[in-house]
Amino acid sequence: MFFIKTFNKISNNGLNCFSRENFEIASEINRADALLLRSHKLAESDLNEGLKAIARAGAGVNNIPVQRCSERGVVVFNTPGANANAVKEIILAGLLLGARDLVGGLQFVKSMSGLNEAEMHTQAEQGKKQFSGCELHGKTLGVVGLGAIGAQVANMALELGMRVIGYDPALSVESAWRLSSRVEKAENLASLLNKSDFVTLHVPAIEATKGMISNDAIKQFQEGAILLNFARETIVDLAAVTAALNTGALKKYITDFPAPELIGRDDTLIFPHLGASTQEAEDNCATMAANQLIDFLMNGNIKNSVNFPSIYLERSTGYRLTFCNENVPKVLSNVLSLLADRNINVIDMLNKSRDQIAYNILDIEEAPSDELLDEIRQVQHVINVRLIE
Ligand SMILES: NC(=O)c1ccc[n+]([C@@H]2O[C@H](COP(=O)([O-])OP(=O)(O)OC[C@H]3O[C@@H](n4cnc5c(N)ncnc54)[C@H](O)[C@@H]3O)[C@@H](O)[C@H]2O)c1
Ligand SMILES: O=C(O)CC[C@@H](O)C(=O)O
Repeated sequence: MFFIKTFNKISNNGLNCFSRENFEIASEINRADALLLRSHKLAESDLNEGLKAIARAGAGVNNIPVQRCSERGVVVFNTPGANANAVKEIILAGLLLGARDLVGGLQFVKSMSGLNEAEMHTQAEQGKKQFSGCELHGKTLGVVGLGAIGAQVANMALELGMRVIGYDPALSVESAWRLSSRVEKAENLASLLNKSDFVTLHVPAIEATKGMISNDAIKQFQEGAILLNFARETIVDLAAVTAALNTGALKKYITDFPAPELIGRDDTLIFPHLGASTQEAEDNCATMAANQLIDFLMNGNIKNSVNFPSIYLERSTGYRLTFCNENVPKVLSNVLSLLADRNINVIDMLNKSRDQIAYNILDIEEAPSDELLDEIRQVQHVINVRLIE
């Protein structure tokens, strides 16, 4: 039986992937084999003894102490692309709300309560000039980060008749395949910023993107540009953005991340982290996260981890040994020698590494004793060992 501890509300579509025969799932579990969460900020103290994996039903993993997990051999999964369509659609809303004062117009009509139809008509026709805007067609959108979400946003904007410029110095081959060839490539952030009427951010919250929209970056924007940030709060220096809004250097800031200094301004539109809050995205993320956890816990296979290599080996015996180790020479050969000393035959095996971590799957012909498992745990540089039967 595996114990899965959940944080946040996880879609039933995902929870129902776990068979009750093999898994117990609850929000209150003391010694979890795996954690399943959305945006809950994990503390190091949440990484209990015996924890094997964490699945983030979503893209961003800045709420998980990934480095600490790697040191302890805990596999961290996310669900790339599973909520990209939801975010693409909220960006469409953000672009439209940026181009036209639809919110102001709605509030204006709300204030008409008590008027009769004729009065409303007169007020509407006289007042509407305050809320006129521009069209997206023909404007330039700069997309910073062209991964699962950025690529969909870029392609959508082309369909709206926008010119699209993208910047992503680490674009993956899969993302490049998804991206329309009509998206223009910026060589650096500044050259994207100084050509764009709208700029939308789709980069992860990592050290390299912290404060990416800084005072210096703001100087590169076109006068009166509109900035959308549905990626993460840390990517934008809020002092720089509010100063730019005050001078009109930026016209509007539209974001998914509330902050005290943004509240009460007419030039900000702030959502409560709603980008991935659609039934479809919640179902997709939870199902993908659950299936990744199940295959890892039941078979040791790894797909869509942010700290471990991808690895898949068809089961060929009833005894599967998996272990992870620091990525240095001789660890695998030392473990194989221990198995050979006990005359245990290896039928199939796979070894993969990523950065500082190596991970191994060995299908063996017979059950190893507890003593042997302990000896393997003692091999220098081995981090953790599992026997999957
Ligand atoms: N508001 C929400 O609800 C919501 C929902 C999903 C994702 N997100 C955020 O959006 C981020 C992106 O999601 P995704 O699914 O597209 O991730 P992704 O990993 O598919 O794409 C991120 C892209 O950013 C690029 N990148 C990294 N550093 C960069 C830099 N310095 N400059 C330019 N590009 C850079 C990467 O090369 C990659 O192509 C997530 O990490 C998360 O923080 C927010
Ligand atoms: O779970 C959510 O609602 C938000 C998820 C989103 O921020 C992500 O990074 O995928």
